[in-house]
Amino acid sequence: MPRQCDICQGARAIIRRPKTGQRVCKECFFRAFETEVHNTIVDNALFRRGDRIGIGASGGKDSTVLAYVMKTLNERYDYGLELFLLSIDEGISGYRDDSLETVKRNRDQYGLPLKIVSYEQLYGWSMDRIVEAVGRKNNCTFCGVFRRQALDRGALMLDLDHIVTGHNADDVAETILMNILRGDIPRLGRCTEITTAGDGYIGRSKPLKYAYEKEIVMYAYLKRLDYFSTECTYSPNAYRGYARQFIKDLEAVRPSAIIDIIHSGEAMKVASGVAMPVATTCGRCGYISSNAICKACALLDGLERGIPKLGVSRSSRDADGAPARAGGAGAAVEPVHFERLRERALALRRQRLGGAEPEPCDAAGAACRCAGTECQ
Ligand SMILES: Nc1ncnc2c1ncn2[C@@H]1O[C@H](COP(=O)(O)OP(=O)(O)OP(=O)(O)O)[C@@H](O)[C@H]1O
Repeated sequence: MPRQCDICQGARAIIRRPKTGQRVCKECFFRAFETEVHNTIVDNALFRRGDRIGIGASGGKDSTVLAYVMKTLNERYDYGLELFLLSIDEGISGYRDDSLETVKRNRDQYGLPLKIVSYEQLYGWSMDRIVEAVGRKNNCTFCGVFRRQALDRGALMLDLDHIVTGHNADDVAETILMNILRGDIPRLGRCTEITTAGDGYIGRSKPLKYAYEKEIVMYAYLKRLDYFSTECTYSPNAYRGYARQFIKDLEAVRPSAIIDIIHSGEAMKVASGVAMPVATTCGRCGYISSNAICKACALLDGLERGIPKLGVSRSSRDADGAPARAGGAGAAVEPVHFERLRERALALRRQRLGGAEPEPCDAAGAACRCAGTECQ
């Protein structure tokens, strides 16, 4: 006899939820999944009415589901948000060009404005050319560093208040494990946060932080969402691959392992006395950095001097061990005036405080939670 849905007790259960083990019908699954994301948003006060929110849209399952659910919840609960799709074109032919076509279709399907910003336009280098120069081994370092900054630059162009990304529970659990395995305490402290000030001054959050990847795939499939499912042509990130497989193996024996790792990560406190990076401003492009020169400029410096490994191994020093020069050769990145973002963040905080000056924040550097508006 067909089993009834554990939630509504009426319709036939068609799936077993990977996260809870409940057997549910399609409609109850949709509602439960969406309500959990809504609760994450509300419990963590991720947005304010009137905020302009950029959805980091890669065309993959996570960001497609995020865009769809954000639009659905914004309408259902009247959040009053202005939503935008923000895509970074890394310049990976046969991969990103195809996934961007998916994002363009999502733009039309969901009726959301789309902004595409390319590495070529921002840095003068596409990933295809970077891979020609550096080979396949370290290319993910370039891509990750450039993307983080590119999202902030896109946010500046769209005058956004906040960026959301499709990082899911599996991604967060993986990152916690990787930071433990690497002994990277500052990152371990930050990676469990649902909202960070980003590497620039714009807030970033992960509304799908507690959503299991398997459920995201189920949701996308059952809703027949249009998404792109090919792996990046250049993705040999072996270390993350091992962590991912380990999490999948754990999940197979104990489905709650993913959420348990996240809760453990959230409960850990960085001991006082651990040296944390102190935020300053890149002497070349103005981006927030913990060195005299930000990682993106250091990587570009290496690329343009024909010694790409330079930027990978040392963020602010050149081959002789001397600091990279702020106005150095081939400074292709234009100053981006990130102070505009900082001023905007400060104005928003003043507005929230009814015009009062914000109190100084005593958690400078990586632990800063005020977007650099109080601690600098
Ligand atoms: N090229 C891009 N443009 C805009 N946002 C991006 C881009 N690449 C990644 N992101 C954002 O970062 C999140 C995590 O990216 P990651 O590369 O880990 O992809 P993923 O886990 O496969 O996610 P997705 O399924 O959305 O591609 C994405 O969900 C998306 O919000």
